[in-house]
Amino acid sequence: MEKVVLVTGANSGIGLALCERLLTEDSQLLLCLACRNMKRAEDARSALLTSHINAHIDLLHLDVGSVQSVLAAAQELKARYNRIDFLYLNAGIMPNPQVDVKALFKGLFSRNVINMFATAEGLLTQQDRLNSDGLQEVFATNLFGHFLLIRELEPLLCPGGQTSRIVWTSSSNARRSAFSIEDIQHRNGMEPYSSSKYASDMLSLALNRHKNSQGLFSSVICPGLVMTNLTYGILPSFFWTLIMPIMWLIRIFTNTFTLTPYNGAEALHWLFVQNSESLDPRAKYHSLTSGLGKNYTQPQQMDIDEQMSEILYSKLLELEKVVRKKQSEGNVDK
Ligand SMILES: NC(=O)C1=CN([C@@H]2O[C@H](COP(=O)(O)OP(=O)(O)OC[C@H]3O[C@@H](n4cnc5c(N)ncnc54)[C@H](OP(=O)(O)O)[C@@H]3O)[C@@H](O)[C@H]2O)C=CC1
Ligand SMILES: CC(C)=CCC[C@@H](C)[C@H]1CC[C@H]2C3=C(CC[C@]12C)[C@@]1(C)CCC(=O)C[C@@H]1CC3
Repeated sequence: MEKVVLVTGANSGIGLALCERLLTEDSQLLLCLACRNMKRAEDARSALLTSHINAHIDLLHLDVGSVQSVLAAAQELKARYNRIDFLYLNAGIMPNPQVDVKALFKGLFSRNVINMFATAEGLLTQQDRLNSDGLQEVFATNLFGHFLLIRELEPLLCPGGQTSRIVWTSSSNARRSAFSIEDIQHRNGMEPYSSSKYASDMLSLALNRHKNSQGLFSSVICPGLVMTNLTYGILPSFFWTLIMPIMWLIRIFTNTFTLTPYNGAEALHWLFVQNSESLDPRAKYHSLTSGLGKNYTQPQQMDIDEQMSEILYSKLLELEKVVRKKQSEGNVDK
């Protein structure tokens, strides 16, 4: 039986590279590209079809940052498919990033330099805003929209005793100190990206606790530092051109500079070929590239508090009730 695979944010970067790699791995795949921009989705589909002429590639309009769009997309998916084997939750944003140049130069001459380049700890802040649902945009896009999608798709995930898999594209920038359980949307802070990624790590753990018995398994990956639209948005383009040779040089000393979307998608691809029984719910699977350019995947234990992940799960269920109520009231008003 062909596998049904859905990838969010599939039209560029790591998501698109993953699609390419999955089609190379399994030509019988039924691949659904879930994107917010249908023109970009069409372009991605055409690009994939040039190297995989007979591939079965569907498109789906999905803006994960909009409650209404997630609900509509889930309805469409339930009409199209009777199960989903792999749900890759990859779409993500980092709006208005700011690099702390002083911290960068200080870090360059400290013993923390490798960790700084691997995680961007202490280097990056972002400016977030409210979206039209009244939610913080980074939280809504990177976490909550995906949570709502999982909730809506429950009937398609592991129906009839089969197993299904969820894979989150998290980050090495996910940090416990950036997250507050009192402020899960990160309304008061300058690290919404780091907070949302830490929250996705915790949510994955909670999902495993609640859903493994029903055959649903969740994992998180870190793609390393990859040059994509997201990273190009962090610094002016002339700066990237200037430091690119340095980036390739750093890659010799740290395996986390995967740099290309193909390399960054390593752990996403690796998980596709693993059995669900072999997965560790507390591990983050890292895409790594050696100095000689060899790709491999390595699990690392996540710094997660079980109790806090459980509270986050309850808070997300509460918020789901609130947004659903708002949505149905909105529909009645119309
Ligand atoms: N690049 C890196 O170094 C790292 C990236 N990551 C994560 O990898 C994931 C992929 O990012 P990357 O490939 O780097 O960057 P890209 O910007 O190339 O890809 C992000 C994808 O997400 C889509 N997207 C953004 N917002 C929405 C939305 N509201 N609804 C639907 N799709 C949306 C984008 O669509 P559109 O084209 O329309 O904007 C795009 O397809 C992200 O989750 C990111 O946080 C994690 C660690 C490191
Ligand atoms: C001198 C020189 C090479 C400067 C570049 C420094 C920074 C721009 C990068 C150092 C660590 C990078 C990093 C990311 C973005 C670019 C850096 C801050 C990410 C935050 C991108 C998105 C992620 O999810 C994790 C990355 C961690 C490392």
